[in-house]
Amino acid sequence: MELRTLYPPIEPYDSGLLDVGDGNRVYWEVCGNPDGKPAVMLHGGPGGGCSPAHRRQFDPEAYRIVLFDQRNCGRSEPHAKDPEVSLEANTTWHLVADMERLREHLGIDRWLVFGGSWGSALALAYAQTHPERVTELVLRGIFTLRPFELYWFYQEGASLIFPDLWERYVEPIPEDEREDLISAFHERLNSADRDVRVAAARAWSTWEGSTLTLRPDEELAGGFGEPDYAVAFARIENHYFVNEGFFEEDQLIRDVDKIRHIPAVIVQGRYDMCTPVATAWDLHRAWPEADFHIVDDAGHAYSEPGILHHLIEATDKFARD
Ligand SMILES: CNCC(=O)c1nnc(C(C)(C)C)o1
Repeated sequence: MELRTLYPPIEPYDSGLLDVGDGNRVYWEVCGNPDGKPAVMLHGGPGGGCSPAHRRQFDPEAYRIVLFDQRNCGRSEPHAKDPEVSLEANTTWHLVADMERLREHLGIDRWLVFGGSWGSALALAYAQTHPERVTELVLRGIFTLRPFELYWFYQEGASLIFPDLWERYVEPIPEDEREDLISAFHERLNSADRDVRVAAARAWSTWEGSTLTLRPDEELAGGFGEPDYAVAFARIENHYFVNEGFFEEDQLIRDVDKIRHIPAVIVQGRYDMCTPVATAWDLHRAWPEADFHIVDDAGHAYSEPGILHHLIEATDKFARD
């Protein structure tokens, strides 16, 4: 079977900075067909920002493709690379409200919501809050920020698969502070000492960047070491994780009944070490109506061939609906 791949490179035909309050301005862009089916793409992290390849997961002749950099990352302002930038007004529920502001700003009534990893959590939170605004859901690398999910990736679990990479991750943290690594990193990621901040951020971000794919991808991992990106990415992720995503216990699985009527596709890598398949399985068991694909030769990243194939098949399918 020939696997589907990204659509050709494309540039936005419109973009801007939307004032969303709290001193925040969110960068957005629109690509494809101005009269096409609206779709919004939610990046991961949180704090990962959008890339040009994210635009290419949709048929540009069929879709009006909306992307935005969530608060304090990417091209949004102010940027979390600056330690004096507060993240107090950066929560799941601020981002859900930002999506509604952006939807109204663009004159969109309803849209397909597409999200991977953290983006899948934000997609679920948005859809469960505004189900009437969602035409379909395409979700990849399911992440719901439950305590055991965070423990697996940041305290113990993935460490058993990558003991070598784990040693580099924990290196900035003294051994007597390693019983709660998320908290220990929180202190250093927000240190007034830039060297401390950058060292912790590069260790945190490179840990994730090095474990996203089934087979090592040095180029992908390397990008996570750039200081400004690493500090913003790590600060925002850690901020969400010390707050368990600003969710109630098991909230996104608990409230699936609010969205089971929405057409959906769930795509998950069998060897996803970042957001293990157990969460996608919990979502599938709670939501049997959603199409569910486990890709047996894939890790976490959307760019894994089998994962990308199912994502493009899903957006193509919904373009015709
Ligand atoms: C724990 N973070 C999971 C997540 O949302 C994620 N996985 N990969 C990414 C990027 C590729 C955006 C870094 O984000």
